Amino acid sequence: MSRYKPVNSSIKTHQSTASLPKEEVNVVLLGKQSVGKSALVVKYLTKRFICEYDPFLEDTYWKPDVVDQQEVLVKIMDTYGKDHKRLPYYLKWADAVLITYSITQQDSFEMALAYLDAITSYSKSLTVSTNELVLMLLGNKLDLERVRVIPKCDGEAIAAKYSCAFCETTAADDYDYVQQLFHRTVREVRKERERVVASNSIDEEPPTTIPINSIATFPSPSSSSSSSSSIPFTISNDTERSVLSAISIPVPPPMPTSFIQKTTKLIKPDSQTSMNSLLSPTTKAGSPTTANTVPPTTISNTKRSSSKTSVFSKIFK
Ligand SMILES: Nc1nc2c(ncn2[C@@H]2O[C@H](COP(=O)(O)OP(=O)(O)OP(=O)(O)O)[C@@H](O)[C@H]2O)c(=O)[nH]1
Repeated sequence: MSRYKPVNSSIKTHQSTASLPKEEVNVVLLGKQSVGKSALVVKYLTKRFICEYDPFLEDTYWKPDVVDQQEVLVKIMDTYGKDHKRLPYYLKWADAVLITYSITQQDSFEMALAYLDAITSYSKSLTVSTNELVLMLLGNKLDLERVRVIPKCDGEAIAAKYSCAFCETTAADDYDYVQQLFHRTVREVRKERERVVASNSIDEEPPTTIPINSIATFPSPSSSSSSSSSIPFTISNDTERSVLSAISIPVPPPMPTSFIQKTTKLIKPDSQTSMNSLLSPTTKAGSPTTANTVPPTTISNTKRSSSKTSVFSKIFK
């Protein structure tokens, strides 16, 4: 039985849907068990810190918010730390993925690296267009600085290596830190959407006659680094494509009507690939501030067009 529940099934606001903001941002939290994914979500939704959650709960919540004077409906999928099989589904649904670890737990950091590797490999394997993802590496439990085992610079270095955003925060302290986290996420998604719109408008321009001797210039895709890591399940570039092409994406559960718009951006059936073999359950992968170490980068999961392809290949070459 699917543990997916439609949005607003758990924590509801008392607004009619008619009054909800039109702009929607879908955020998924991934990470090892007990890193505080649910605590962060509940803090954002209720401003409260709760010590006990059902660890087997996966649910999606929504909260109308205002970011930079603009209304937005933030939908958050709180995942269950052990269910790696659903990763492709999460990636399809999400506008932003917060890969969470605890600054006090080495293996949670390793798991975060595993997720980064897996998402990178997954993105490389796709060949048709889908949504763009904003990726953020997120170190939680910053209030436990005294027992920190993952230095902040390690998180920053990994984020730089994967060209994703980085942030440290805590669910156990001031609400502002968690609010800043989600607001920043919304901003990054907006930036990415603007970039995609700008890029699409270039792609869709009808051919024009270029006067002789004129020079046409086009924006070049931003460059970015990529990486491999020492995560056990990482597969080499040589074997990657053959492995990925041999496996298929599990069919996701039916989506609620509100996701229909989103699904139009999803992967087409011919791009079937699975993360199952990449994220095996046996794979193992620490002053409250948010820290931007590198400009947040998005992942183009697939090739929407030739220009997208080049951006994509620069991110995940
Ligand atoms: N000190 C401290 N404890 C936290 C923080 N965030 C979560 N916790 C605690 O860590 C434990 C696990 O938190 P959860 O939110 O259930 O972790 P999770 O990542 O959702 O775990 P799964 O649902 O099993 O994947 C709980 O006891 C929380 O109270 C934090 O920022 N600081």
